[in-house]
Amino acid sequence: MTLLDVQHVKKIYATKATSLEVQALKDISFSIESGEFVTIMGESGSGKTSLLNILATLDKPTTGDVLLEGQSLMTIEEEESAVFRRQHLGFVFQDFNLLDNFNVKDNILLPLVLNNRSLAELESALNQVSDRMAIEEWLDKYPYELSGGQQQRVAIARALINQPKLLLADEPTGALDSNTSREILTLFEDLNQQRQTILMVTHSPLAASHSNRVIFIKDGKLFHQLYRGTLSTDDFLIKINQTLSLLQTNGGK
Ligand SMILES: Nc1ncnc2c1ncn2[C@@H]1O[C@H](COP(=O)(O)OP(=O)(O)OP(=O)(O)O)[C@@H](O)[C@H]1O
Repeated sequence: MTLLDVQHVKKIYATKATSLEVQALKDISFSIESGEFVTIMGESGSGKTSLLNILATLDKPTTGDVLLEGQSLMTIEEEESAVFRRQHLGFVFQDFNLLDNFNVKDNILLPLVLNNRSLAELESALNQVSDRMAIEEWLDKYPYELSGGQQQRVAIARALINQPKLLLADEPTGALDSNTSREILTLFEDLNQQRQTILMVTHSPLAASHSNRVIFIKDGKLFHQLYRGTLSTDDFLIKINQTLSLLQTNGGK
């Protein structure tokens, strides 16, 4: 089943200073099936953040449409978009974005509290997610008492507490050392095996090699897609690096 359908998305920014227009996205179309783990890669300035902001309902395309389970994101009014995000999307960021004045438990529960769920619902959701993420021991701690990898696990728990249709991860291993990155990526693979749909944006070929499909964008256009199929992460990494060198040498133009 198609979960996310990106249809002919264009994004044009008007720059005030020069009155020039920047075409950040030029007719991007792709779809994501339910249960996929997809990565978006591209050089700096290729349009990844512009695309992610649109998928996250933080911005709207100039033209084109994005459908989540058939519902057009373009029809969501600005006032409704925060509620929509909390109900349907989960977010994981490079810098974890945990609130330092809240303990781990309250950080994780925040999206549910904002959705006015009952105390019983909060407790049952917290038990489930902390068990799934193996973070029970840290529930009473504060983010600054945890390592980067531990904080990212908590941030992932927070992202999952509302059982989002789509987990959006923006450079989730960008602030972590290589061993901790591998742990977090293995966790993403496990979540995906439990049917969680994930869309990750990263510059890291190693991170991308843990997903099932990589979409490369260049100058605001879809450049190429790679499917992992039955390849090991090591073999997929080789193919990703080959495609990245092609992308950097202007190949395919
Ligand atoms: N608000 C804005 N106003 C004007 N131009 C913008 C705006 N946001 C992005 N751009 C331009 O759109 C293009 C795509 O930028 P975007 O941030 O989407 O790229 P990116 O692939 O995410 O880059 P990076 O990897 O460096 O974060 C760039 O040329 C950028 O300068």
